[in-house]
Amino acid sequence: TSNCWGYGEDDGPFFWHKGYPIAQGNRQSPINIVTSETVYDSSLSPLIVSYEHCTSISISNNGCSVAVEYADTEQGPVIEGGPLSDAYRLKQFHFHWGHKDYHGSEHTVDGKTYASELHLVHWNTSKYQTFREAAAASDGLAVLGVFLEAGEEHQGLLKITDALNMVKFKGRTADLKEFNPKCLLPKNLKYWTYPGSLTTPPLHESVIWIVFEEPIEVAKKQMEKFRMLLFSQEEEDEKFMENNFRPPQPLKGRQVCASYN
Ligand SMILES: NS(=O)(=O)c1c(F)c(F)c(-n2cc(CC3CCCCC3)nn2)c(F)c1F
Ligand SMILES: [Zn+2]
Repeated sequence: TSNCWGYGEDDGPFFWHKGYPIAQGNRQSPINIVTSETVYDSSLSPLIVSYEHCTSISISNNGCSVAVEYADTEQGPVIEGGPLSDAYRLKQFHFHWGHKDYHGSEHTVDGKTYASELHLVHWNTSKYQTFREAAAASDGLAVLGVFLEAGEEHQGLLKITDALNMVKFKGRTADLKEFNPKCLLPKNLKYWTYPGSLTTPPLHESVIWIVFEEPIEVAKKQMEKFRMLLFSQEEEDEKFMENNFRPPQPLKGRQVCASYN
């Protein structure tokens, strides 16, 4: 399906509200995290990341990002604890990035932008039967956000960045088996959490966001590989996939909690 939305000057984030009025809702994402206004919540238990059985299936270019999909099985990778009352199963992870390394993340921290942001999308399998059902429920999804900054080469990410040339065009999918994304999490799992939304249409306000404070480092040449992906299909005029990020949205009175003091 050719989305009628994108990241261009005539179909980008400032136009999305026309097709998706929720874009102007009260719990939209991403946000700028003002660290001085975050509240330490001692009731936040540690996040439990159980990614042992990781049956990744494929990597695909869906025309707005590149995503790695996971099998929807009972013993799949799950997260629980932290701000979560239920277990949430990993469905896919994907990235957002810029034209250059100075910008590209969706969340910002005291106005600081990062080169990229990894999103690991999970859905509440305790309460809902399908991802689609969960994606429309206020506690249906939990997304882990990891900032990427230019620095040392990231060994774990190599398997992903080396596969990007197989999914250059929109609509392309390639096998990618047994990829365990635990290696993409920062060492320090200190996080901020707040109630928000999908950052792409349909912008459902169904996401409990968990954003890690510590960025991971990836090499400049790894970042450049993301920028050779295309928004466009083969035979269409080439449009490089970059700046596929939504800018920060109004906080509308929400509180951002910190897992640490
Ligand atoms: N940036 S984000 O907020 O982490 C993020 C997400 F969390 C998502 F879940 C999706 N998402 C969109 C759909 C189509 C579904 C089609 C059926 C109705 C629900 C959406 N599948 N996953 C998504 F694209 C995205 F960008
Ligand atoms: Zn995302």
